[in-house]
Amino acid sequence: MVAKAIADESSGQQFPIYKGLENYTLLSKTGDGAFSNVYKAIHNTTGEKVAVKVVQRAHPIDPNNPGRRQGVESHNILKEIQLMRRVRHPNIIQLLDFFQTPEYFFLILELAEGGELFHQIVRLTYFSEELARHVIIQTAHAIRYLHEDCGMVHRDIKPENLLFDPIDFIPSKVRKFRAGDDPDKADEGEFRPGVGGGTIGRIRLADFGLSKVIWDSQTQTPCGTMGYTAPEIVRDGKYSKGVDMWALGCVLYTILCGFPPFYDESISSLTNKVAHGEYTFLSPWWDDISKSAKDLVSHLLTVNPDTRYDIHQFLAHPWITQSEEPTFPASDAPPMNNESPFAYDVPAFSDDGIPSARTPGVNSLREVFNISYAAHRMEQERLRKRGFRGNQGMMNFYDNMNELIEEEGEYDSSTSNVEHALKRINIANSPHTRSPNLSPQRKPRENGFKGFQLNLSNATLYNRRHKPRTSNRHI
Ligand SMILES: Nc1ncnc2c1ncn2[C@@H]1O[C@H](COP(=O)(O)OP(=O)(O)OP(=O)(O)O)[C@@H](O)[C@H]1O
Repeated sequence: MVAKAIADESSGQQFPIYKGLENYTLLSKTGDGAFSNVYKAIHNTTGEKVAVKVVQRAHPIDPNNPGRRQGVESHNILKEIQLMRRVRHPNIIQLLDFFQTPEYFFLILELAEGGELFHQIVRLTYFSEELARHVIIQTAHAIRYLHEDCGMVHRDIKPENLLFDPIDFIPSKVRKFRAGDDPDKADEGEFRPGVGGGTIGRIRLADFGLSKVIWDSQTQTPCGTMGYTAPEIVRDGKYSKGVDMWALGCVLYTILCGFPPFYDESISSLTNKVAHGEYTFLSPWWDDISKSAKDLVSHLLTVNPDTRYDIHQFLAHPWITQSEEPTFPASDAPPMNNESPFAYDVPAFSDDGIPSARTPGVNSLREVFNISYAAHRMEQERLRKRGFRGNQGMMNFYDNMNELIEEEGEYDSSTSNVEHALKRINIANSPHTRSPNLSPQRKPRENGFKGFQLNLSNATLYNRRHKPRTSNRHI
């Protein structure tokens, strides 16, 4: 049976032979990072299908300079393992086993056969409100469990880390199109309540590499305290959880319309937009999305973490519960369907609806998420350490980067999360990002066309969202 499964499912690719992993046969590669590879694999005797994350251990890259190391330090991976061992929830990928050799760490994980939600956004361009609700409620349940039952914050919630179990596709009986839709937009199919749609069934949150414990679930006390709760510690926990809520808002925004809430070609401008919460419900793409969905998004993308919705407020919102109650926008919500001065620089369209030019810097959706999330985390952590002072004195990403990395090291000696985040997004080396010194903040639409393209292996979200109601429309 196992041999047949291997024969049926093997991708035919050649994989490295990892010493220590003899009990498993690798079937296909599902993901990779700088120092890790994730494979779909099968246990050779039980036939259980799993995901195997192979992480390269840190080692000196130059014998004459033992300080220069490459790979993942054991304290970092052990922290991730320790956190993953605490969690058990239907919407979170579970760690099944962990072992190590002198060269590698091996994480045996529950397999989410559908892969990343990210690819489904690219495939479908955006999700219907029903499907978006299905996805976001399950994500919220995972967050509620982490925040309330485990005293943990995930800190890296994004479409890349939302995996899913696939379901059968049932073609739509009647296709529904929105304003701005491409006529050949892929069919999401019939939505089945309680099951899913668009081939997306159960959502599974993955990747605890940036997660942190903020509350001791055993003693029910804030982490690091002995049974008393200082106000700043309570506030710290609230701010940390707020980072996940803000990220939830970014995911909800993105799956509803097909592009992320914050974008700019220049990282410093993007960082500023994130810090000031400068986003819009762009017309025509948001025109057909319900007011209550927009209101809910606005309560998550609220700059002040004290007024941002927490997970309970989120789950009780009428858009989530599908009640008829009226909803209200957050006090700092952007106007509905606008062409605000903060709007993206998105392509200008020629008469035939085809973008008239291409941006020189091609940015991927992954990068946009990673940069804006890292910027937000850094901002929140700065505020958390210094006390929230309202929407003022927002950080300059570059000026404060070193300071933040040092500060982060102070309070979390096991790992520098900000540094980790920056390494992940690889700002300095990215061919897609411009140096802030070379790219002063642009005003919208100066120098004519300043469009951009979100690219993933030739799939571009904006290309598929390029039919505004009126041609030549500048958004
Ligand atoms: N349990 C799983 N089932 C299926 N695919 C998985 C699973 N875990 C991870 N993957 C795939 O591998 C990718 C990388 O996994 P993960 O985020 O845990 O690794 P990472 O090295 O921390 O990556 P990154 O540096 O991007 O955060 C995921 O985005 C997903 O595509």
